[in-house]
Amino acid sequence: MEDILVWEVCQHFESRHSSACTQEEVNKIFESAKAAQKLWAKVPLWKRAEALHKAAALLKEHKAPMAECLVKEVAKPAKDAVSEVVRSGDLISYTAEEGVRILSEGKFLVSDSFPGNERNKLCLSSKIPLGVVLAIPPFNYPVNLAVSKISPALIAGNAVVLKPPTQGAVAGLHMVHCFHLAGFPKGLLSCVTGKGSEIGDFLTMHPGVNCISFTGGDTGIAISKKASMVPLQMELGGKDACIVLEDADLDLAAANVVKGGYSYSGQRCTAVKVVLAIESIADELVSKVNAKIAKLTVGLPENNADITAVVSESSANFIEGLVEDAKEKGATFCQEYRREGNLIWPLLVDHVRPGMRLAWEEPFGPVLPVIRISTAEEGIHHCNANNFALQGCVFTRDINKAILISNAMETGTVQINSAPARGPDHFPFQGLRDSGIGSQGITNSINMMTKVKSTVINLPFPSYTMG
Ligand SMILES: NC(=O)C1=CN([C@@H]2O[C@H](COP(=O)(O)OP(=O)(O)OC[C@H]3O[C@@H](n4cnc5c(N)ncnc54)[C@H](OP(=O)(O)O)[C@@H]3O)[C@@H](O)[C@H]2O)C=CC1
Ligand SMILES: O=C(O)[C@H](O)COP(=O)(O)O
Repeated sequence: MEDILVWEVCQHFESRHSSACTQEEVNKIFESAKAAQKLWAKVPLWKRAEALHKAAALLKEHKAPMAECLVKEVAKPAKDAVSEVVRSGDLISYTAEEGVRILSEGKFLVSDSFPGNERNKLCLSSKIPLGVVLAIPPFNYPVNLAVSKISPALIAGNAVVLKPPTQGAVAGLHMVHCFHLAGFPKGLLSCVTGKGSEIGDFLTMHPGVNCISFTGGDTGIAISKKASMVPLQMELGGKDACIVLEDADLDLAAANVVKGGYSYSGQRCTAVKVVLAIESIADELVSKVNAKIAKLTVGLPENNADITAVVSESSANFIEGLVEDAKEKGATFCQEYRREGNLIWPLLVDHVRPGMRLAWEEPFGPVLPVIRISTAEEGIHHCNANNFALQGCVFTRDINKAILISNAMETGTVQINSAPARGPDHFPFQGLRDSGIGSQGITNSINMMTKVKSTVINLPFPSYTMG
């Protein structure tokens, strides 16, 4: 099987002169997708689900080569790379089940519930596919954030054109091949490789696109301005705040700050990206967090190090810029700043103040600022003043206070007593303001990748046969 996967990837690249698809190739891909979608929409729902279950099983069965690519392409620690593939298989299976449930139901409406009408109109409404969905995932979850777009699109009867991230493209091609092996026709699910900066506009503005599902950075904002009138699902950056109150379980908070802030070296949109700690407990919290940071291993993804190299030199340079700015403006470094190439050692930066870039910007690396606050309101205000509004979290033993804070935090999700996270994958997942448009999560994605179609039966007489 590993050989078969490698063969598909080689085929993809050997059939063209460069690893990037040309505009002519993209045109052909959209033509094939359109034709394949018309046939796929007629395939019974249970058969679509059956094919998805097969793809899920194949993905899990062959997790090793895909995980190996994730390790090599995006420096994901080996065990997390395997988890990403297994989680993706689970996501596909759940989508198949959920799709059968929600797409097999429509609505039946009678006209005499609206004033002035007799019951002579019967409205049947159901969810139908959009057509061709353009799926663009980011480098940090090249498999999982691809299948979270591909599987809801397919169960709903759409075709998919996937533009994988350049770093992560080989893992993405392996994953797509599992769908082909499961019986999904090639034209129904295709892959366009090439740099987003070169082929991106051509793709997102292509007349063959009927929906765009994008996860990534500010590029998503630019896409939303250029795209034509098609549904958009955008999951963009975050600056997830962790508010720690005086009555919090500080061991629990510290464990979540470290897990939330430094997993995959902070390269998660849902990473804890700023700690807002009440002054009276801040010293104790910082010291507990530092004790845990000291235990993080730094090194190679193959060796399962906790902290691995960030994705690119430009990313490492950007992170360094934030660190230097904080240093110049008087923040306290809890560890010595250390960088070798793209490998940055985990760093907690205390006494960060609003004038520092680190207070507002997203490092997407293993550097975490702590801002000391006097009241919960100050923390909420800081959180709401940021253009990013993905998730946030609050640590307190007082559930009533936690709910009030959740109400006041203007983010897509607030976690009480745990770090932000997208999963479980059937939970709604959404960002407000510059963090996104629409909502993800399996059910929401299936619904988002459909449109409502109604047929109204007009009778010459009122009918009460249906209740
Ligand atoms: N909210 C969320 O769920 C997530 C948000 N993010 C955010 O993404 C950022 C880092 O991820 P990163 O992958 O670098 O994000 P980017 O926005 O740079 O890239 C995301 C995807 O878009 C593609 N792309 C780049 N330019 C264009 C374009 N003009 N048109 C169409 N597609 C394009 C990329 O391809 P290529 O690789 O070829 O450039 C990649 O596949 C961070 O800001 C992070 O917060 C990341 C993960 C999840
Ligand atoms: O892309 C991301 O960073 C994610 O959507 C976050 O997912 P996670 O919370 O499961 O890491």
